[in-house]
Amino acid sequence: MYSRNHLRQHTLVAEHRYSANMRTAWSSGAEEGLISSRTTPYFLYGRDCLGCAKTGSGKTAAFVLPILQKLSEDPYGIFCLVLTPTRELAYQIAEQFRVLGKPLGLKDCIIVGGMDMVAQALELSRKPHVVIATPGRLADHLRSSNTFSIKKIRFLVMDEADRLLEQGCTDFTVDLEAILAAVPARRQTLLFSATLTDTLKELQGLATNQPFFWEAQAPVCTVEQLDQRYLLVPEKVKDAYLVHLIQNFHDEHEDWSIIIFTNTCKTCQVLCMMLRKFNFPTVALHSMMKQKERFAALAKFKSSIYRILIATDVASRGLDIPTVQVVINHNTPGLPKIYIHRVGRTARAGRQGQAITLVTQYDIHLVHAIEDQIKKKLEEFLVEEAEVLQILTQVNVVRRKCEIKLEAANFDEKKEINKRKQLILEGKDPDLEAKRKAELAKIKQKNRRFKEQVKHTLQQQKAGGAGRRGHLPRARPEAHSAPASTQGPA
Ligand SMILES: Nc1ncnc2c1ncn2[C@@H]1O[C@H](COP(=O)(O)OP(=O)(O)OP(=O)(O)O)[C@@H](O)[C@H]1O
Repeated sequence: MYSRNHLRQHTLVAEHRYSANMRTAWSSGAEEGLISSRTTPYFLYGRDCLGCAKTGSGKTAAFVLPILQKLSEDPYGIFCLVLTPTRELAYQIAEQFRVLGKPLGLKDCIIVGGMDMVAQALELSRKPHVVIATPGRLADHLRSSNTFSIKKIRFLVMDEADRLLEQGCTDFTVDLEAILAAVPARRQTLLFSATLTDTLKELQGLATNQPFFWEAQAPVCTVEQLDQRYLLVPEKVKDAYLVHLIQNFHDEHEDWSIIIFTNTCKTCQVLCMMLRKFNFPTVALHSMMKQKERFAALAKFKSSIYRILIATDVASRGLDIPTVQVVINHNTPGLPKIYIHRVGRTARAGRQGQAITLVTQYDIHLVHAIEDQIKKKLEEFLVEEAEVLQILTQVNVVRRKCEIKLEAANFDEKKEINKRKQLILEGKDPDLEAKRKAELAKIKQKNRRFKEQVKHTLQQQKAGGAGRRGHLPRARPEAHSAPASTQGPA
């Protein structure tokens, strides 16, 4: 058995080795430094930390290692709760805890939707040291079970914290409220993401214990090793370009792995079927698949049985698959931060990578928004148009056939049925949930309208004021207010 001192030493040595490796990986000298080396001293000192660093820069280790350090000093269960927006990411984080925490005899428990609730409840009652969870399922357990408690946790980690707070298609607000009501006020909170800045104000409300905020300072928000391109394509012939791109990678590279992002589950499924018809080893990952299928798809892609993963944004955050050399955006992301996370699935930990975004005539403004945010111009990716023309008809015919096949399989209907089934499995009434959702949407719409009205009135007032002074109002650059103290440990 390890003594506590031995364990403490082990985690410190692991951290040192890990950081040394990462620095070597970035021989170009990551001017922004390694996030773990910035936040860890404050964290060990007892302060809340908000860390914002580029994708693939080792944010997971920045919370796993110091937590293991603290756990070795005073081990008990449940010691730490990690929240994350997707199920796949929860498993990935748990894996890191397992690998690094093995000498400590670390017990972890993964609580995510789509898996057996009873088995999870049993695991929770065994007081694991670390619980890694998606908010929905953990909140369900809190509501339905009294066999475990998170009242005594010392650490709350929110990975991809901005996504957890966002009111996107999956809204975590209600579940987060339930979870935050169940954790102690006296705790240390750690919030990490590659895109924290937009939600900083909300996040600060969660981290009130002398929060230390660290943001990697770099002229460009994406990593240097990432070659970022756009390819202008007419909407109707997009898929022929996609097939052409993949064929080229296939011909030119021995060992290749690509992730393709799509905007809907249906497109994801149709394209997967289509690429398979062209004999590309493709596997799909989207929220309409059963959880076991999702895990199986990811495992097969990770082990290179399949070379192409075609996914919705369920795979856009956090997934760490070192073999991915190329990311293709089949649609231009509507939000720059989605772009940042998607393309961040390649060029990780100092490796090279390429991202190609298919841009149609309707998406030019989205590319400009992306370029503004990442502070870099995308370069054009050139293709042999004549070669694309040659496969155009064939690709369109195959795609249409796949669509018909999918429609015959009632994909849309299944989507509804699956949703209802899932809700029933979670002990919820699907009709009540639908009503709740509709009400929530109404409230959101009302809030939006109210905000717009306020904005409009303010603009009118401003314009009036400026008119009186006889000149146009000048746009004032927003002061970058330091969100929290950056003072070091005393
Ligand atoms: N010090 C280190 N030395 C070598 N490799 C490291 C080091 N720290 C992290 N890594 C590796 O770097 C990769 C990326 O790390 P991680 O997944 O934590 O990135 P991230 O910053 O969380 O990215 P994202 O924003 O996409 O979630 C992982 O494979 C991880 O094992």
